[in-house]
Amino acid sequence: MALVVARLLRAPLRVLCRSMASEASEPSGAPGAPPREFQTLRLRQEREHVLHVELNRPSKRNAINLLCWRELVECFQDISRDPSCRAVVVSGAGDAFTSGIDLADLGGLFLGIPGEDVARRAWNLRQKILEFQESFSVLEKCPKPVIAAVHGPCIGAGVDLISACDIRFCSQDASFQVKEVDIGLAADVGTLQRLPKIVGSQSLVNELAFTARRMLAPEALSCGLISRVLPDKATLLEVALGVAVAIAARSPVAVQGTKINLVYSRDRPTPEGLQHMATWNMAMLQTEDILKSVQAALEKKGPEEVPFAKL
Ligand SMILES: CCC/C=C/C=C/C(=O)SCCNC(=O)CCNC(=O)[C@H](O)C(C)(C)COP(=O)(O)OP(=O)(O)OC[C@H]1O[C@@H](n2cnc3c(N)ncnc32)[C@H](O)[C@@H]1OP(=O)(O)O
Repeated sequence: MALVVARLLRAPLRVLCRSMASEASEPSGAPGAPPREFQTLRLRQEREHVLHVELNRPSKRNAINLLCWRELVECFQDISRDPSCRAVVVSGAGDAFTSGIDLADLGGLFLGIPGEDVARRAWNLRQKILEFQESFSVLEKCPKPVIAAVHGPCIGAGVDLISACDIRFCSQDASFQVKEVDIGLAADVGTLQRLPKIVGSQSLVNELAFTARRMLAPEALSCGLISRVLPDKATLLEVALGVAVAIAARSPVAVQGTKINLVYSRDRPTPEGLQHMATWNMAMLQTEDILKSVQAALEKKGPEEVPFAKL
């Protein structure tokens, strides 16, 4: 069988070998190249093709202030467009992942809405809420897989944020709180929409959202919010970056197509997802990444030995 595949692939592979040789010498997101700077986020390229985005207001337990809501959008739009980035880890600086929305901003948020009358103020407030939603939806829209590495408290908007990530790991000391009811709000930036699909128990989601009960790491693991619990923050980041490296080593056409279709199919009936998949792959199955990957497999090489072109 291997011989047949090898024969079938021989002709295009000759062409491929030439293009692989030329790509191998291309510059590729070298570790150490300075990523863009933000005030509330710290970006580091700690591994090849992997960006580490750190919520960076440790003295305020990484409370998400107005600037941070905006910077998250800019940051992940940049990442979506950056062909040298193939996977992202999101974590929090200091003692907490995040304490949620910056409470100091709350008053201004809802009181200062312009408009001549209630309808116009409501209209403008709706626009604002949509903008807040985008700060986390942008992580889901980003075709590069995003891994949340949660340590310490992850409160309110923090749960909205991690619900929009593709993979969630935490350390033993992590806790999770859908805290919005405690400040008089129905959570409106993604938790109520995404968490039930992640956790699978509507009863548990309802309980957490109605009571703001603090859920600890073991329960978060057992209910499926988290897929791995690590002993401490250092190990958590090491493991999260390791998984990001494993993702980044694989064909970006395959990985990003997988994310886009997983997200698409999650919210739609299976036949619709399958239609989308067929339309997607009628172009993407023509990628040279398949030939490169098959050749590597036949040569018993891992994907990390294949120089995939940037995407
Ligand atoms: C349309 C938008 C919709 C979005 C809605 C989102 C809603 C939410 O996010 S609801 C959740 C709101 N967050 C909270 O209620 C958490 C409040 N904070 C805490 O419970 C504790 O601070 C925490 C358990 C996170 C950490 O406790 P610790 O003892 O370690 O630290 P503290 O001494 O309490 O805090 C240190 C300094 O950080 C400031 N701070 C903490 N959280 C916030 C916050 N969310 N917003 C603003 N500032 C925060 C705290 O005031 C301290 O500051 P300072 O006194 O200047 O040292």
